[in-house]
Amino acid sequence: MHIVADENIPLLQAFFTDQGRLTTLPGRSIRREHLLDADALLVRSVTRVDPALLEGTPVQFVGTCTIGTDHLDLPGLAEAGIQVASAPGCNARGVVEYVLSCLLTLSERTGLPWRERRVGIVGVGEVGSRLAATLGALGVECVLCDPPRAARGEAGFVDLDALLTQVDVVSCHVPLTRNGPDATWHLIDAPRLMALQHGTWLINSSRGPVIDNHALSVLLAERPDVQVALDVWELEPQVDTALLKLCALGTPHIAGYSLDGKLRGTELIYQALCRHRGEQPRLTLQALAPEAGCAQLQFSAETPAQWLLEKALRQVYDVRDDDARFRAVMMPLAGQSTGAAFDALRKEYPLRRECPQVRILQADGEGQAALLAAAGFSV
Ligand SMILES: NC(=O)C1=CN([C@@H]2O[C@H](COP(=O)(O)OP(=O)(O)OC[C@H]3O[C@@H](n4cnc5c(N)ncnc54)[C@H](O)[C@@H]3O)[C@@H](O)[C@H]2O)C=CC1
Ligand SMILES: O=C(O)C(=O)[C@H](O)COP(=O)(O)O
Repeated sequence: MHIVADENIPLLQAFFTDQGRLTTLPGRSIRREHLLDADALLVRSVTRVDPALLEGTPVQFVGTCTIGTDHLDLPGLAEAGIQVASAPGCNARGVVEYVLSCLLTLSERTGLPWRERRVGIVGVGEVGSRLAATLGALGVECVLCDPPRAARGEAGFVDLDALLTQVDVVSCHVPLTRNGPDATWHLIDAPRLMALQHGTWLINSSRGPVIDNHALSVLLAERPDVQVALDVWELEPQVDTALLKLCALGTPHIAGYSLDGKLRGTELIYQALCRHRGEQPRLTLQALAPEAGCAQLQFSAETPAQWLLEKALRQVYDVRDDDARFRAVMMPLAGQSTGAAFDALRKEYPLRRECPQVRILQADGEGQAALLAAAGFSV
């Protein structure tokens, strides 16, 4: 078997060399001529895969080690008889930690306690439901919007326009879709941006075009009260640096970039390829993943639980570091292409582990262990 894969998929060799010959390429450079004798194609989000890419090749299996599938022409690939697999939920925990870090940072900057903000979650699937569960466990009130789930008869959802009038924070977790009654392209458009409450925090870690970026620039020029955190950009890897300047936080599509999330993505696609070949998966991530460390936090039984929680969350992931690195690289490129620099920031992303992988030693003060556990730490 010949497997062509994006070179940015971690543990490629460990998981796939036993399956056959492996060719690795930069994801944006994968072309039809690379696939002329390939049986399987493994990608991440930057490779557009459609029947034209695979035409006249023996590729029968396409796996994306990501949650999102908007870079795949799913109907076209199904019609061409190609088996497609994605990695649902693989990096959802990383995105939750990104949102928590945004909340902490915006709270610090505005002086408004983040646990007292009412959070609107738009899209309540793998990411949105984990975010709602974590925030709920931390005592944060959430309002949920998910019309496809509501249409299936599930209770507990409001429509988007109602949500915008009820919340202090809007966090988007929808897939990017262009057709159908629930299409999410420009879901947050100019009228909805205008409808945001005074002082709203708007966080987008789904896909760039879910928010009309031009309308967002117009809004932010007039409404400095609105605090925006963008991890994803409408014309990615091109970044509108004028918009970045107006954002409270900006990052290069790394919300889900925990090592654990990426490795789970690789494992899920390894398992899917084994199933495609009628084989039993032999390898497990547990055996292959590097050891995670213990957070070394100095504190006593008298340390306030909230202070400890914020310190622990910051130690695991601090969006301020990613924001600073992103601005330092992007702002000097105003008016020029940002594509290569955007991709380089992502390729060279620092090691990041998730809360559940990081054990907090000694948490025995009043309420400390309970609050840390609610956020997802092992104590
Ligand atoms: N920035 C990053 O690093 C990452 C971004 N993502 C993005 O986040 C998206 C969501 O991820 P998951 O929660 O895992 O996906 P999911 O498919 O599990 O959940 C998406 C939810 O959105 C709902 N939905 C669809 N259309 C909607 C609409 N118009 N309004 C409100 N809700 C709607 C669906 O019913 C579903 O419950 C992915 O599709 C991907 O594009 C995912 C992982 C990392
Ligand atoms: O899983 C998803 O969906 C994501 O957005 C990933 O974080 C995208 O990562 P890359 O595939 O662009 O490395």
